[in-house]
Amino acid sequence: MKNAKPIIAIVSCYKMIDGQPSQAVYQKYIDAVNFYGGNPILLPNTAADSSNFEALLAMVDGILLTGSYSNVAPTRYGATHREAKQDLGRDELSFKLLAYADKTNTPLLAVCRGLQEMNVHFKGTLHPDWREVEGFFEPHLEDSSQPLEVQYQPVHDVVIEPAGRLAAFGKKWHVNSLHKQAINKVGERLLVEALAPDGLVEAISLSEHPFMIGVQWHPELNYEKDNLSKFLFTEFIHYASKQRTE
Ligand SMILES: N[C@@H](CCC(=O)NCCCC(=O)O)C(=O)O
Repeated sequence: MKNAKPIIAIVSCYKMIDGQPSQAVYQKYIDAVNFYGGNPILLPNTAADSSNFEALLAMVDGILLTGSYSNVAPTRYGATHREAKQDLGRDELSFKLLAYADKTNTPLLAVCRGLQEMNVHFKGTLHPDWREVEGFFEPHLEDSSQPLEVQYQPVHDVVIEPAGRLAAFGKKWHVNSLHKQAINKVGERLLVEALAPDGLVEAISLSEHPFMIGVQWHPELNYEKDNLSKFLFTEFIHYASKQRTE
């Protein structure tokens, strides 16, 4: 019998684990997809090279681009600074998945680095370090010396744009924040969905798409309790389920 649970492809990241090159996804992303009724599968970066990429993605009902401590290659948005934390394989797969999701209307949720990839894919640019931008003052970057539960605590508000999709949730929320890069020029066809009080773009969506939303914060934390996390994952899995049955 066809499994009614939508299959959600989660992009992996290159990591050295036990001294060996690996592909990895943090458990919290897998758990959040499971909790809201999705069927998570992990996509290694090599899926981008696969000659049957489209055949592989034909089995997928939704795509999740996770956060990552690595950064999008500067050359992808015309920047020239040296990037020490690259994951070129992740870039390649994420950009291919974004193009596929746009072409096929496949639901896609982009988190943190995922939002940055989404913005660059649609010809936007990034600030390599928001701390060097005059006017940004909210605590957007975590204190990595703190325990993880402190790093992922909500630290600033996001003000939701009334004309966007997130407006169905409400006007404002308090979110965590763990990022050094930030949206500079917003990509083509993208709608700003939420801003931090200092004007930093915190969420975007692709207009004329059933569900393609990127958020700079981490909804996969507290996915069971946080109301905005519930809203995002419920909507994401709802549209992925529709994709599966249509
Ligand atoms: N590297 C980018 C994006 C930061 C990011 O995704 N942080 C979270 C990584 C771990 C996780 O997925 O929770 C930047 O610094 O802006």
